[in-house]
Amino acid sequence: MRMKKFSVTIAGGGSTYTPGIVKLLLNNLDKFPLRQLKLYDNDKERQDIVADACEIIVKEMAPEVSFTTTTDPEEGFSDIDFVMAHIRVGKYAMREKDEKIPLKYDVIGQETCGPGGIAYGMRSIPGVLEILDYMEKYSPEAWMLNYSNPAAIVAEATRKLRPNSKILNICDMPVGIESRMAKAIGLKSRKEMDVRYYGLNHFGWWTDIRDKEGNDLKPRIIEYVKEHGYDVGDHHDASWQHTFQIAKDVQALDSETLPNTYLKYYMYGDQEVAHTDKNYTRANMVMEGREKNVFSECNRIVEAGTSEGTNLKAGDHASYIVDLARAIAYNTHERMLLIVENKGAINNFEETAMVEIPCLVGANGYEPLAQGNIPRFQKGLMEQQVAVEKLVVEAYIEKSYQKLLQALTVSKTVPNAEIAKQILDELIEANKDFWPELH
Ligand SMILES: NC(=O)c1ccc[n+]([C@@H]2O[C@H](COP(=O)([O-])OP(=O)(O)OC[C@H]3O[C@@H](n4cnc5c(N)ncnc54)[C@H](O)[C@@H]3O)[C@@H](O)[C@H]2O)c1
Ligand SMILES: O=P(O)(O)OC[C@H]1O[C@H](O[C@H]2[C@H](O)[C@@H](O)[C@@H](O)O[C@@H]2CO)[C@H](O)[C@@H](O)[C@@H]1O
Ligand SMILES: [Mn+2]
Repeated sequence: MRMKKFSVTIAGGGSTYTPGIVKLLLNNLDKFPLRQLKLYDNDKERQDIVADACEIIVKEMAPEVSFTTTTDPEEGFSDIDFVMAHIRVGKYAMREKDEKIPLKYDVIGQETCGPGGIAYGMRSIPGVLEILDYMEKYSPEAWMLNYSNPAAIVAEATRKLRPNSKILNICDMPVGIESRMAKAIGLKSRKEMDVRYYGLNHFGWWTDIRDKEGNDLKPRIIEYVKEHGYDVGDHHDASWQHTFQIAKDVQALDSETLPNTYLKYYMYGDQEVAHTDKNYTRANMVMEGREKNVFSECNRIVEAGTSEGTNLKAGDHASYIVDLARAIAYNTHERMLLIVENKGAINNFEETAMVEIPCLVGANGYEPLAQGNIPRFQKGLMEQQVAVEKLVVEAYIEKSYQKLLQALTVSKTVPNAEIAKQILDELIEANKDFWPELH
């Protein structure tokens, strides 16, 4: 029987991740056949650079796949089966402000955590809702696989404002860390492991890791992490190297679990601030690194007229989103971490929290796996953090200054309400072109 060929739109076509995802999709046509691939962005100039290179890549790797690029919503979202969404509202210029404003007050400056993540969330909510509404208007049967950050706040906003939408919110940090865990103990792939994990996005823990015969791998991985963190000797850039190494300090807080790397910002915020150059943050590194490299490589491909010898490659980001699309397309019931409404999966935690837990994924969406009760340590931390996420979404919906001040004040990353207010007032000014006017 001939396999159905799918139509995919990448929303945020000008993303630095787009070429990698396009290459991975074209390298997996046997597993996930495509008839059409579209790029959609609201910035034509930016997207065209990526699209012109991707057009050459598609022509050379799979000329039978129709490739188009557009900034027109009707063209971008019609006749599609999946939207792979990775938009960055405000782009890196705003990420830089998200990171540098809190640092002025000796508070962590981070893309998705703390005040930076709150500011980013207030920008991302309307952007993601906009593309989700386009998808539902022009391709009502399609699924949105959303990577756009901050995934925790975007997920809470889509739960509250689009409860019936076909959107799955995902993150590739656990995937990236699991690849490191596997390498640390000599496995070929993270897919040789079955994991139990729970938390909020960028705020979670592994509780059980087994091989396919059911043997417990967690003790060996913990032993490695106690020594090396998640550093497995690869040459990731320095800031990520530090992140992977410091995981050993985060793991030391709970001998029974293995932490998501993002927990360092909540457990060791002051040390992170001390370790950060307030004038040169991660946003600067990525603008001078990934963004510059991807765009110059796209330009090089266009000038050369061929993608032969390109260094553009897919990351965990890409492989995970293709696995997810396949699970839906072929009803595989693959076990994957998703950010979903708790509804009792974590028995002693808020029902409506958007939790990151293993789910079985198939044609009709996901089925969360029960996690039972979580310990006091994690429960206490997660209660505080989920309050931040919910207060941000309420602040957005109600246009409430007070709720957003409460979100910052509740955050474990902000020392007191006075500093919360000072940071908030600066973020309001910096985001005046993006946030709703608060009162
Ligand atoms: N979920 C995860 O674990 C994960 C992993 C990696 C990256 N990401 C996220 O993926 C996104 C893309 O990352 P990047 O570094 O490539 O960003 P980028 O800035 O390079 O690209 C983002 C693109 O989105 C476009 N965009 C912004 N607002 C838009 C809107 N309203 N409609 C359509 N397009 C819009 C921009 O014009 C830009 O071309 C970010 O949100 C990033 O945080 C998430
Ligand atoms: O600072 P950045 O922009 O390089 O990365 C921020 C993102 O970091 C995580 O994604 C990682 C992923 O976990 C890792 O395996 C590899 O693929 O690199 C990705 C991006 O560098 C995190 O999950 C994302 O939410 C962040 O946006
Ligand atoms: Mn993530």
